[in-house]
Amino acid sequence: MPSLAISDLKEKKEEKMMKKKIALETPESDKKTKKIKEPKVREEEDDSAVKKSKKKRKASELQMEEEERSETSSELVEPVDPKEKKKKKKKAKVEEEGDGDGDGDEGKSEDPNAISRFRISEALREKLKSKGIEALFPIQAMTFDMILDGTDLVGRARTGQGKTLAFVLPILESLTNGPGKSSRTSGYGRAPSVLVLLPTRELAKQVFEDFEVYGEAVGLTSCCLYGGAPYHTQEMKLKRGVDIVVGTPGRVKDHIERGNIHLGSLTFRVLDEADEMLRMGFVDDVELILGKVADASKVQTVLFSATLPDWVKGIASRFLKPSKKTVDLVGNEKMKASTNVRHIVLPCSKSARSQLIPDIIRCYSSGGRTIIFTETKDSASELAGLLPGSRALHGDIQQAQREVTLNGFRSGKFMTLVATNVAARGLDINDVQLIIQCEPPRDVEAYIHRSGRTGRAGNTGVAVMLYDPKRSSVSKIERESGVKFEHISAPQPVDIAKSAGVEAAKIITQVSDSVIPAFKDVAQELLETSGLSAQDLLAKALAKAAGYSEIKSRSLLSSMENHVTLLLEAGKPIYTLSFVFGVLKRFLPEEKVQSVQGLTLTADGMGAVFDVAEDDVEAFLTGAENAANVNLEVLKNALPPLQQRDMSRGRFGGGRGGFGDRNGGGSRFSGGRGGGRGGFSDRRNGGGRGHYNSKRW
Ligand SMILES: Nc1ncnc2c1ncn2[C@@H]1O[C@H](COP(=O)(O)OP(=O)(O)OP(=O)(O)O)[C@@H](O)[C@H]1O
Repeated sequence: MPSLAISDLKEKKEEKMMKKKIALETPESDKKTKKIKEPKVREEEDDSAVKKSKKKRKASELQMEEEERSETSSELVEPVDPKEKKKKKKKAKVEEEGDGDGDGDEGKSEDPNAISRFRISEALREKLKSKGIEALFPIQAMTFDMILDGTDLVGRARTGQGKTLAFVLPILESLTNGPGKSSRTSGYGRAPSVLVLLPTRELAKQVFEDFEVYGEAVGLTSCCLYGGAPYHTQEMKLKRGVDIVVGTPGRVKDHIERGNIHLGSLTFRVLDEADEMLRMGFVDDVELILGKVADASKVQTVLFSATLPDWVKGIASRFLKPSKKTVDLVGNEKMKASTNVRHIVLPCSKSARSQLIPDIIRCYSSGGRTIIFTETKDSASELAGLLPGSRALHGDIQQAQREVTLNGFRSGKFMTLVATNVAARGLDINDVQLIIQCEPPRDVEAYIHRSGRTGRAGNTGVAVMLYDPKRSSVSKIERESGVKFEHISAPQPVDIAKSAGVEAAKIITQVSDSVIPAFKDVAQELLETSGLSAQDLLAKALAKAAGYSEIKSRSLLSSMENHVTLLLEAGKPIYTLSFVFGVLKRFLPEEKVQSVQGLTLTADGMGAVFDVAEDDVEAFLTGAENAANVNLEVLKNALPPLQQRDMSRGRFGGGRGGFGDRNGGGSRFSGGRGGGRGGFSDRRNGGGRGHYNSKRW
């Protein structure tokens, strides 16, 4: 039973291990530099040493790259006021002994990332503590001083590692106690000091809420500008004056053009999920907005994401200063996706999805929330219609409804959200235990972000990706994300029914004895007339209580109900699917051969698996008995390892003989979808990335 594999015990163990891991991800040397703030000039001088020691560190550790030293970078190094320097040293000493706030933690701040060790003001600390945050996560700890001290920065950490607070905290601190304070305007109608751009409305709202909560603690106001919501309220807020504007590029641009917002006194620009903004076709808007600052050299720009495709580096070099730094907690590490997530793949044909998904949820959601990702808006709506208790979220749904849906999901009114990529990025929803991807996404970034909606902030989660062995492949995603997928077969209805029976038994024992007199006579009559034993009768009653009237079998290969998976061996290596069809034709009529579904070769090249209708199994097995050198068997428990069709290479990964279709033709997939994917970088750099497709979101 798959659910056994994700027992509570394991989860707790993993959680503990993760906490350790997070602590370990901060290298000792960096922990020290975070504890006591070194004078800035020193920090600059030390960069070469940082570079040298970096080589020795594992790839997961800090990669701080001082990129292309230039005059601008040396200008950035502010002269250090000796008095300031003394104050800081003194402060660091006090902090080592305790934070001195009299709350009893003096001498106890052992965590090198404890918030007391950073230049975070009392009001913010209190707010963080009220949210249960006592220490910074590694990405926050590593970037805090850099951002606070005015450095342009590219930050990358895996999903759910706290990138939002990594920029929210130092920006708020800079504006209230740091270098940003002097240039901040105040009073009615003030122009914003901070502009944060994000790709989706939901994400903009979420980041805005963080700015609002923490900004309020230090007396800074924010507003959120996103499409689909009335202009008027947004205009009013802008008119009154705000310190921080968070928004999506389209709506921010509209406000600029309407003269509602002036970016002349901007101190900070933040591009969150920049690659997605550009992929969605916002490049012109983003450029126009970023170009509105009066003097780009006076604005600090930071860019954060869990994925930084090569071409984003081009964006960074255009919008960030040459002296920018990069903090990359993923770097060249093979594993790019969340390490807190169990990554599973499961073969399933499109038609079997709606039957299979409820069982996957039963087995893997641990009673928490589930997000299901589809490739298109239509399939999101369709699937949500088929799954009881679920709602759809995609770009065709009115903004007001999108908000109602997301709020309902967040508050637990319903536990399953069926979404397009509109929900793939950044969304931070409590207790999402399970992600189901209905098919492999087109690019690895989407896989990383979607699966990253679970396993956040040190928690664990499960990501199940369905794939149709005939149409899609998981090997490209596996190769590029560094994930080693766990291959499983569909949870078998009988296993699911067994666990449902245990639940039903518990419920029955809780039923009051007061019901017995009313039902006793009928029970007695049933026992006497049904011809079944008391145990069998009770089993049926339990089944009914658990919602079962019958249990259908399900194939291992495509997860289709009332289908069975067969394994065929021919006593010699099998190179092509057409060979298998040839063998089947030797002992079966044409229409039976044509009814075979999902034919796939085994990884060892010695067999082939396929699905047939339960009613046809007998005909197949009997036919095979009379055929020379053919062994045919029903697979009951698990699939053997299968050859993957590699989309990026346009043929089966096994690579011997390609994919001959059942009509004897050559590979109908050859050339596949592995070629260039037009999009932003096509236009810019001639590269090939996926471009925003209005049907898909
Ligand atoms: N220092 C911290 N201690 C405890 N929880 C934290 C800390 N920092 C952030 N969190 C929580 O961790 C969760 C994930 O944070 P966040 O959404 O910023 O992740 P992310 O790295 O931006 O993820 P993604 O790449 O998916 O956007 C949030 O619920 C946030 O409140």
